[in-house]
Amino acid sequence: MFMPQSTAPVAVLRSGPLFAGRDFADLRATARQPDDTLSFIPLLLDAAQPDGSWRTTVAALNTDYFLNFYNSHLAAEQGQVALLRYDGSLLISSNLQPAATVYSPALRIQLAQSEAGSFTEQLADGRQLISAYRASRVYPFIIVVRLDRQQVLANWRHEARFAVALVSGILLLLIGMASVYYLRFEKLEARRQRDEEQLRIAAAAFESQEGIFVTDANNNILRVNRAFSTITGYNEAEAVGQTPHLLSSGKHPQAFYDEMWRQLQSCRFWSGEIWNRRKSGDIYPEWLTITAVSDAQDHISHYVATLTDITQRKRAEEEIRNLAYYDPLTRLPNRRLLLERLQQAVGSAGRRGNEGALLFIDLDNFKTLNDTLGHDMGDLLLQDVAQRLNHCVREDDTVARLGGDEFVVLLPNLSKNCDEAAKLALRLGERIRLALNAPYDLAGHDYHSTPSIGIAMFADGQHNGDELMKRADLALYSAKAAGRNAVHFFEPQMQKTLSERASLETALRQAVADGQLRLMYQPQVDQAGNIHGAEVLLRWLHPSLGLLSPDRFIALAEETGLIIPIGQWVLEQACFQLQQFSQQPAMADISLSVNISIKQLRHPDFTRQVQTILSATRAPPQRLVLELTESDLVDDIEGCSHKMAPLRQTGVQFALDDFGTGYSSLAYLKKLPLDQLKVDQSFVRNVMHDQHDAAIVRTVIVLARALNLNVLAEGVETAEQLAFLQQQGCHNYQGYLFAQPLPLTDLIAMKQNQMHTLNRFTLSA
Ligand SMILES: Nc1nc2c(ncn2[C@@H]2O[C@@H]3COP(=O)(O)O[C@H]4[C@@H](O)[C@H](n5cnc6c(=O)[nH]c(N)nc65)O[C@@H]4COP(=O)(O)O[C@H]3[C@H]2O)c(=O)[nH]1
Repeated sequence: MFMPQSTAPVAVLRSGPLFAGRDFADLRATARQPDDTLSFIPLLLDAAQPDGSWRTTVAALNTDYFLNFYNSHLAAEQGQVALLRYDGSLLISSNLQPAATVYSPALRIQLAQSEAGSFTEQLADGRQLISAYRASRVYPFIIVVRLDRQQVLANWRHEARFAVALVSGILLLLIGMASVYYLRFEKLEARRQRDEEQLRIAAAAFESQEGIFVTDANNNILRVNRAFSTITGYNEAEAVGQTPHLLSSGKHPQAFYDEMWRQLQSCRFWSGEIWNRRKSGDIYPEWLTITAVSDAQDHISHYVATLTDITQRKRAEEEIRNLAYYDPLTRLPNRRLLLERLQQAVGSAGRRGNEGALLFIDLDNFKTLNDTLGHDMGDLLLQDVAQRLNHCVREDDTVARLGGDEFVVLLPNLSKNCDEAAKLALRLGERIRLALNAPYDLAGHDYHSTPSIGIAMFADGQHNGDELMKRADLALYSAKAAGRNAVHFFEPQMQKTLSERASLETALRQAVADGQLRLMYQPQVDQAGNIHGAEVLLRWLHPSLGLLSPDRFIALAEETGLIIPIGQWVLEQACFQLQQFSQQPAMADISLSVNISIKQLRHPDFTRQVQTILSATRAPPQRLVLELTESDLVDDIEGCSHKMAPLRQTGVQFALDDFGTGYSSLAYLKKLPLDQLKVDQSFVRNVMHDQHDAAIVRTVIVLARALNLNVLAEGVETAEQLAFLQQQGCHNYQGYLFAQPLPLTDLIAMKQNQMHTLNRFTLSA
């Protein structure tokens, strides 16, 4: 056995190289095979004895002790445990084929620095070895553990992968569970929010503007909302426990409620208008909707009723109805309601054989009242008339206002006997006439008015409402034509007149289009007998009736509005003629007087139309005289004056026709830009026999002169009339004494003849 030699006794433990031998305890050592021999590490310890001598103790350290220990903890492929001596020689190794030299240069360097440590080495084959060492302080050994990093970590990696997989799995499971819980939570939350919202909506709906009450199946009120209390006046405490009978108005018969319940049971729903009673006792209309609520077994468990107070709506409907069917000024039924009632009356009269009557009432001279005292007074009169009419009739009669001053009274049931019915109608017509003749007090103004009344009877149901209205209107016309303040019945002759007028109207429209209108010219002379002008007079050359005078169609043209195109045509012709005259020396000083209808004058564009015609024809404006009728002007002096003024500024002259027949007031004469007064032929006609007419003529002439107006007398037929007029100082004359209305060529011939022969009309001084 080799042991390191000690030169002096030292108390140091020494070891020798490994040797093989038998186990001291092994009695059968001799029987062991060489391979079975044990390895020992010899150990020597020199120890000083009390007597000063040295004693060396020898020990053998069985390497199996180490190897067994390490092999049990470390698999051969994982690494190696080795025991080195300080000189680096290998004592024992757990691995017989170590991967590399144990006492590697790296270990040597490490040992020099520290007695214990660890480091990593890279082998030539690329493997990495992790080495840990410790130099024992007790034994003269260095223990080195070398591990193949790959091998050592193999298990760890395997376990780590397993652990990662496991953890991942668990994590995934947890995430999955969390997701499921999250989704469930979300769903529950959404449902909770939805439920909350529905509860809020239900609460809001319950506390809506509509009154709501809920009853059980036995009709006991369980709940009411605030609006219910507001509408009915009952608070929750007063209503709960009661039945809806609490609200009953008593206005509906039992059959109404029976039907409601029948429908509720069969359809589980009822809605309709109902009259209820508030706590205050007021009865009011409401719209009620009742819905039956069923339980799981489809039995009615509750009733939910909503009620809306429709008082306001009813009022609005009433208002709309009033506006649609009633005249706002007089509160009388209007045309629409009258026609509905008339239709019913005509139908029922036909069925029952009862005779009824329709009375058309028109106030005479109402327009004058409006124009003189103003529309407010006119309105007061209409309201008063409406009241008087209502007092004259029975309850089932209708008094209506058609508009303006036109009233209608419908008497649906007079008598089965037509004579008796006519008598009753006439009696009522007279009563109305007298009632409306009584004086009026219009806001302090005393006023007197008269009506004209036309009556149409109906019995057989053969005439519809429109026809009856036309008949009554015709009778009214007749009453007016007969001098007003009268009651006239419709007669078939009026119908005939009506038909004639209708066909004349059609023909007149055609006449304008077909050029059947003609103009005649009636000369006007001055004091010296010279023709200085002519009045343009219209004729209609009717294809079958021949030449018609204006009396036959002017009124109709005015009523139908045809006077506008006709008047325009006359003006154009006259202006064209004036332009022609201005080119002929003999005719150049002739003026033409054109009759202007009130409808033309009232046309908003009248002034511009005349100006347009003047400039289009290039007629000299100062030769154009526009004749206006006195009675027409009176209605709107201001308006007429405004339209006349611009024309007068351009030279157009204005004559007042038929003067003396109307108001002949100095006041309005002053306001109008007039040039000439025409004394109406009705006065001239009787001037020699009628002192009254003579006085009028005299006054008119004086008035005209005072106002510095030219005065022309028309209808002069005799020399006596002429002499009288001359005496009074009349300036100009027109009449059969000089000439009838003439065709244009005759007028021109007459004028030229007068020029050449100096054959003036001989006027006695
Ligand atoms: N008995 C008699 N009659 C005489 C005498 N001198 C003239 N007359 C007639 O008296 C009417 C005078 O015309 P007016 O007063 O303007 O009355 C005119 C006028 O108001 C209207 N009229 C005529 N032409 C037109 C027109 O173009 N437009 C308009 N709006 N009205 C017209 O028709 C009315 C009647 O016209 P006419 O039938 O042509 O009747 C004319 C004329 O023929 C006479 O000495 N004795």
